[in-house]
Amino acid sequence: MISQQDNIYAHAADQIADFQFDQRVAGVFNDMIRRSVPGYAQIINTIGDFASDFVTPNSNVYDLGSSLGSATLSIRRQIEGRECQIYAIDNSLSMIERCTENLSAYVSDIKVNLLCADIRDIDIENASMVVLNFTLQFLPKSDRDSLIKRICDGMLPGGLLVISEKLYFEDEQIHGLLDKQHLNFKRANGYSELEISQKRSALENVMRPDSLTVHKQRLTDNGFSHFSVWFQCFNFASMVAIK
Ligand SMILES: C[S@@+](CC[C@H](N)C(=O)[O-])C[C@H]1O[C@@H](n2cnc3c(N)ncnc32)[C@H](O)[C@@H]1O
Ligand SMILES: O=C(O)C(=O)C[C@]1(C(=O)O)C=C[C@@H](O)C=C1
Repeated sequence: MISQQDNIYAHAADQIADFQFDQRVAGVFNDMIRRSVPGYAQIINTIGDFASDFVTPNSNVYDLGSSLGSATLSIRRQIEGRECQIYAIDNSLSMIERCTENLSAYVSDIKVNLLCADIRDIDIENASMVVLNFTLQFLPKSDRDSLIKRICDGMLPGGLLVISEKLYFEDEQIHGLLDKQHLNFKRANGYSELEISQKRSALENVMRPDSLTVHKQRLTDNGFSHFSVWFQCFNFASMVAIK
Protein backbone atom coordinates (compact mmCIF):
# COMPACT_ATOMS: atom_id res chain seq x y z
CA MET A 1 0.00 0.00 0.00
CA ILE A 2 1.57 3.29 -1.09
CA SER A 3 1.61 6.00 1.57
CA GLN A 4 3.58 9.21 2.03
CA GLN A 5 5.06 10.02 5.41
CA ASP A 6 2.66 11.89 7.68
CA ASN A 7 3.96 15.40 8.41
CA ILE A 8 0.56 17.14 8.34
CA TYR A 9 1.05 18.72 11.78
CA ALA A 10 4.83 19.25 11.53
CA HIS A 11 4.67 23.03 10.98
CA ALA A 12 3.19 25.48 13.49
CA ALA A 13 -0.23 26.70 12.35
CA ASP A 14 -2.00 29.87 13.53
CA GLN A 15 -5.26 28.00 13.83
CA ILE A 16 -5.82 24.27 14.00
CA ALA A 17 -8.85 23.16 12.01
CA ASP A 18 -10.92 20.16 13.10
CA PHE A 19 -9.46 16.86 11.90
CA GLN A 20 -11.00 15.58 8.65
CA PHE A 21 -10.43 12.47 6.56
CA ASP A 22 -9.68 14.62 3.53
CA GLN A 23 -7.32 14.19 0.59
CA ARG A 24 -4.26 15.16 2.63
CA VAL A 25 -5.01 12.66 5.40
CA ALA A 26 -5.94 9.92 2.92
CA GLY A 27 -2.55 10.36 1.22
CA VAL A 28 -0.61 9.65 4.43
CA PHE A 29 -3.14 7.58 6.36
CA ASN A 30 -1.32 4.27 6.24
CA ASP A 31 1.75 5.87 7.81
CA MET A 32 -0.35 7.97 10.23
CA ILE A 33 -2.38 5.13 11.71
CA ARG A 34 0.61 2.77 12.06
CA ARG A 35 2.63 5.43 13.91
CA SER A 36 -0.37 6.56 16.03
CA VAL A 37 -2.20 3.39 17.06
CA PRO A 38 -0.22 0.82 19.05
CA GLY A 39 -0.96 -2.70 17.81
CA TYR A 40 -2.62 -1.59 14.56
CA ALA A 41 -0.82 -4.20 12.39
CA GLN A 42 -1.65 -6.97 14.87
CA ILE A 43 -5.31 -5.89 14.91
CA ILE A 44 -5.52 -5.89 11.10
CA ASN A 45 -3.95 -9.36 10.86
CA THR A 46 -6.19 -10.79 13.57
CA ILE A 47 -9.33 -9.38 11.89
CA GLY A 48 -8.38 -11.63 8.95
CA ASP A 49 -7.96 -14.60 11.27
CA PHE A 50 -11.38 -13.91 12.84
CA ALA A 51 -12.89 -13.80 9.35
CA SER A 52 -11.45 -17.21 8.60
CA ASP A 53 -13.35 -18.59 11.63
CA PHE A 54 -16.60 -16.61 11.42
CA VAL A 55 -17.46 -15.78 7.81
CA THR A 56 -19.99 -18.30 6.58
CA PRO A 57 -20.80 -19.16 2.92
CA ASN A 58 -23.33 -16.90 1.18
CA SER A 59 -23.18 -14.24 3.88
CA ASN A 60 -22.12 -10.58 3.87
CA VAL A 61 -19.19 -8.91 5.62
CA TYR A 62 -19.23 -5.19 6.45
CA ASP A 63 -16.14 -3.03 6.97
CA LEU A 64 -17.60 0.22 8.32
CA GLY A 65 -15.26 3.21 7.99
CA SER A 66 -12.97 1.20 5.71
CA SER A 67 -10.45 4.01 4.98
CA LEU A 68 -7.75 2.58 2.69
CA GLY A 69 -9.14 -0.97 2.91
CA SER A 70 -6.60 -2.59 5.26
CA ALA A 71 -9.22 -4.61 7.19
CA THR A 72 -11.08 -5.51 3.98
CA LEU A 73 -7.86 -6.78 2.37
CA SER A 74 -6.98 -8.81 5.47
CA ILE A 75 -10.48 -10.38 5.50
CA ARG A 76 -10.57 -10.99 1.76
CA ARG A 77 -7.32 -12.95 1.84
CA GLN A 78 -8.83 -15.36 4.38
CA ILE A 79 -12.21 -16.08 2.77
CA GLU A 80 -11.36 -16.84 -0.85
CA GLY A 81 -13.81 -19.33 -2.38
CA ARG A 82 -16.61 -18.78 0.16
CA GLU A 83 -19.25 -17.13 -2.09
CA CYS A 84 -19.39 -14.06 0.17
CA GLN A 85 -19.51 -10.35 -0.50
CA ILE A 86 -17.73 -7.61 1.41
CA TYR A 87 -19.29 -4.16 1.80
CA ALA A 88 -16.55 -1.59 2.50
CA ILE A 89 -18.09 1.75 3.41
CA ASP A 90 -16.60 5.16 4.04
CA ASN A 91 -17.98 8.68 3.69
CA SER A 92 -14.64 10.17 2.62
CA LEU A 93 -14.37 10.22 -1.18
CA SER A 94 -10.57 10.59 -0.93
CA MET A 95 -10.38 7.38 1.12
CA ILE A 96 -12.70 5.55 -1.30
CA GLU A 97 -10.58 6.57 -4.30
CA ARG A 98 -7.35 5.33 -2.71
CA CYS A 99 -9.07 2.22 -1.41
CA THR A 100 -10.21 1.37 -4.95
CA GLU A 101 -6.56 1.42 -6.08
CA ASN A 102 -5.42 -0.68 -3.11
CA LEU A 103 -8.07 -3.35 -3.70
CA SER A 104 -7.36 -3.60 -7.41
CA ALA A 105 -3.67 -4.31 -6.73
CA TYR A 106 -4.60 -7.89 -5.72
CA VAL A 107 -6.59 -10.55 -7.57
CA SER A 108 -9.52 -12.10 -5.71
CA ASP A 109 -12.76 -14.00 -6.38
CA ILE A 110 -14.50 -12.16 -3.52
CA LYS A 111 -16.64 -9.22 -4.61
CA VAL A 112 -16.00 -6.00 -2.68
CA ASN A 113 -18.77 -3.39 -2.89
CA LEU A 114 -16.98 -0.16 -2.09
CA LEU A 115 -19.49 2.55 -1.21
CA CYS A 116 -19.03 6.21 -0.41
CA ALA A 117 -21.81 6.55 2.15
CA ASP A 118 -22.55 7.35 5.76
CA ILE A 119 -22.52 4.15 7.82
CA ARG A 120 -25.62 5.43 9.64
CA ASP A 121 -27.61 5.25 6.38
CA ILE A 122 -26.75 1.84 4.97
CA ASP A 123 -28.73 -1.40 5.27
CA ILE A 124 -26.97 -4.20 7.08
CA GLU A 125 -28.27 -7.66 6.30
CA ASN A 126 -27.23 -11.30 6.35
CA ALA A 127 -23.93 -10.38 8.02
CA SER A 128 -21.67 -13.04 9.49
CA MET A 129 -19.04 -10.43 10.39
CA VAL A 130 -18.98 -6.66 10.88
CA VAL A 131 -15.87 -4.54 11.54
CA LEU A 132 -15.78 -1.09 13.14
CA ASN A 133 -12.02 -0.55 13.27
CA PHE A 134 -11.46 2.85 14.94
CA THR A 135 -14.63 4.31 13.40
CA LEU A 136 -17.32 4.47 16.12
CA GLN A 137 -15.27 7.05 18.07
CA PHE A 138 -15.87 9.56 15.24
CA LEU A 139 -19.68 9.34 15.40
CA PRO A 140 -21.66 11.67 17.68
CA LYS A 141 -22.21 9.80 20.96
CA SER A 142 -25.98 10.10 20.49
CA ASP A 143 -25.80 8.03 17.26
CA ARG A 144 -23.75 5.13 18.60
CA ASP A 145 -26.49 3.04 20.26
CA SER A 146 -28.77 3.04 17.23
CA LEU A 147 -25.91 2.05 14.91
CA ILE A 148 -24.92 -0.89 17.15
CA LYS A 149 -28.58 -1.99 17.28
CA ARG A 150 -28.92 -1.86 13.48
CA ILE A 151 -25.68 -3.83 13.13
CA CYS A 152 -26.88 -6.50 15.55
CA ASP A 153 -30.31 -6.70 13.87
CA GLY A 154 -28.60 -7.26 10.50
CA MET A 155 -26.32 -10.03 11.76
CA LEU A 156 -26.79 -13.77 11.58
CA PRO A 157 -26.96 -15.68 14.89
CA GLY A 158 -23.36 -16.42 15.96
CA GLY A 159 -22.06 -13.51 13.84
CA LEU A 160 -19.01 -11.52 14.99
CA LEU A 161 -18.60 -7.79 15.49
CA VAL A 162 -15.03 -6.53 15.90
CA ILE A 163 -14.82 -3.04 17.33
CA SER A 164 -11.52 -1.25 17.92
CA GLU A 165 -11.35 2.10 19.67
CA LYS A 166 -9.24 4.55 21.58
CA LEU A 167 -10.42 4.32 25.20
CA TYR A 168 -11.33 6.82 27.87
CA PHE A 169 -10.76 5.70 31.48
CA GLU A 170 -13.08 6.85 34.27
CA ASP A 171 -10.18 6.51 36.74
CA GLU A 172 -8.17 9.70 36.20
CA GLN A 173 -4.90 8.16 37.35
CA ILE A 174 -5.22 5.23 34.96
CA HIS A 175 -6.29 7.56 32.15
CA GLY A 176 -3.17 9.72 32.70
CA LEU A 177 -0.83 6.77 32.98
CA LEU A 178 -1.97 5.11 29.74
CA ASP A 179 -2.28 8.37 27.82
CA LYS A 180 1.35 9.13 28.74
CA GLN A 181 2.49 5.78 27.35
CA HIS A 182 0.56 6.45 24.13
CA LEU A 183 2.37 9.79 23.78
CA ASN A 184 5.70 7.99 24.32
CA PHE A 185 4.70 5.56 21.56
CA LYS A 186 4.11 8.47 19.18
CA ARG A 187 7.43 10.09 20.13
CA ALA A 188 9.22 6.79 19.57
CA ASN A 189 7.63 6.69 16.10
CA GLY A 190 9.15 10.04 15.21
CA TYR A 191 6.35 12.51 15.97
CA SER A 192 7.54 15.81 17.48
CA GLU A 193 5.91 17.55 20.46
CA LEU A 194 4.44 20.08 18.01
CA GLU A 195 2.92 17.38 15.82
CA ILE A 196 1.49 15.59 18.83
CA SER A 197 -0.08 18.68 20.36
CA GLN A 198 -1.45 20.12 17.09
CA LYS A 199 -3.02 16.78 16.16
CA ARG A 200 -4.49 16.50 19.65
CA SER A 201 -6.18 19.90 19.21
CA ALA A 202 -7.48 18.89 15.76
CA LEU A 203 -9.03 15.70 17.16
CA GLU A 204 -10.52 17.31 20.27
CA ASN A 205 -13.96 18.13 18.84
CA VAL A 206 -14.06 15.24 16.41
CA MET A 207 -13.02 12.06 18.21
CA ARG A 208 -14.78 11.24 21.48
CA PRO A 209 -13.65 7.96 23.06
CA ASP A 210 -15.95 5.95 25.34
CA SER A 211 -14.89 3.85 28.32
CA LEU A 212 -14.79 0.05 28.22
CA THR A 213 -17.78 -0.03 30.58
CA VAL A 214 -19.84 2.04 28.14
CA HIS A 215 -18.82 -0.13 25.17
CA LYS A 216 -19.72 -3.36 26.95
CA GLN A 217 -23.06 -1.98 28.16
CA ARG A 218 -23.96 -0.69 24.69
CA LEU A 219 -23.16 -4.00 23.01
CA THR A 220 -25.08 -6.12 25.51
CA ASP A 221 -28.05 -3.68 25.66
CA ASN A 222 -28.37 -3.83 21.88
CA GLY A 223 -28.51 -7.57 21.36
CA PHE A 224 -25.01 -9.07 21.59
CA SER A 225 -24.74 -12.18 23.80
CA HIS A 226 -20.97 -12.41 24.30
CA PHE A 227 -18.34 -9.71 24.81
CA SER A 228 -14.59 -9.56 25.41
CA VAL A 229 -11.61 -7.33 24.92
CA TRP A 230 -9.20 -9.44 22.87
CA PHE A 231 -6.41 -6.84 22.52
CA GLN A 232 -5.31 -3.82 24.50
CA CYS A 233 -2.18 -1.70 24.37
CA PHE A 234 -2.23 1.43 26.54
CA ASN A 235 -5.46 3.34 25.74
CA PHE A 236 -6.28 1.43 22.54
CA ALA A 237 -8.37 -1.72 22.54
CA SER A 238 -10.06 -4.10 20.19
CA MET A 239 -13.21 -5.88 21.33
CA VAL A 240 -15.29 -8.76 20.04
CA ALA A 241 -19.04 -9.22 20.43
CA ILE A 242 -20.95 -12.27 19.23
CA LYS A 243 -24.68 -12.16 18.49
C1 LIG B 1 -9.68 5.87 11.84
S1 LIG B 1 -10.36 5.63 10.31
C2 LIG B 1 -10.67 3.87 10.20
C3 LIG B 1 -9.49 3.02 9.91
C4 LIG B 1 -9.80 1.76 9.13
N1 LIG B 1 -10.99 1.10 9.61
C5 LIG B 1 -8.62 0.83 9.18
O1 LIG B 1 -8.72 -0.24 9.76
O2 LIG B 1 -7.56 1.18 8.61
C6 LIG B 1 -12.04 6.16 10.40
C7 LIG B 1 -12.72 6.15 9.04
O3 LIG B 1 -14.11 6.25 9.26
C8 LIG B 1 -14.67 7.10 8.29
N2 LIG B 1 -15.92 7.64 8.83
C9 LIG B 1 -16.07 8.44 9.91
N3 LIG B 1 -17.38 8.68 10.12
C10 LIG B 1 -18.06 8.02 9.15
C11 LIG B 1 -19.43 7.87 8.83
N4 LIG B 1 -20.38 8.47 9.56
N5 LIG B 1 -19.78 7.11 7.76
C12 LIG B 1 -18.84 6.51 7.00
N6 LIG B 1 -17.51 6.60 7.27
C13 LIG B 1 -17.13 7.34 8.34
C14 LIG B 1 -13.60 8.14 8.00
O4 LIG B 1 -13.75 8.75 6.75
C15 LIG B 1 -12.32 7.30 8.14
O5 LIG B 1 -11.88 6.83 6.88
O1 LIG C 1 -5.01 9.57 19.32
C1 LIG C 1 -4.32 9.75 18.33
O2 LIG C 1 -3.32 10.40 18.34
C2 LIG C 1 -4.67 9.17 17.08
O3 LIG C 1 -4.05 9.55 16.16
C3 LIG C 1 -5.69 8.16 16.99
C4 LIG C 1 -6.33 7.99 15.63
C5 LIG C 1 -7.41 6.93 15.78
O4 LIG C 1 -7.55 6.34 16.83
O5 LIG C 1 -8.11 6.69 14.79
C6 LIG C 1 -6.95 9.24 15.21
C7 LIG C 1 -6.96 9.67 13.95
C8 LIG C 1 -6.29 8.97 12.87
O6 LIG C 1 -7.31 8.33 12.19
C9 LIG C 1 -5.37 7.93 13.35
C10 LIG C 1 -5.36 7.53 14.63
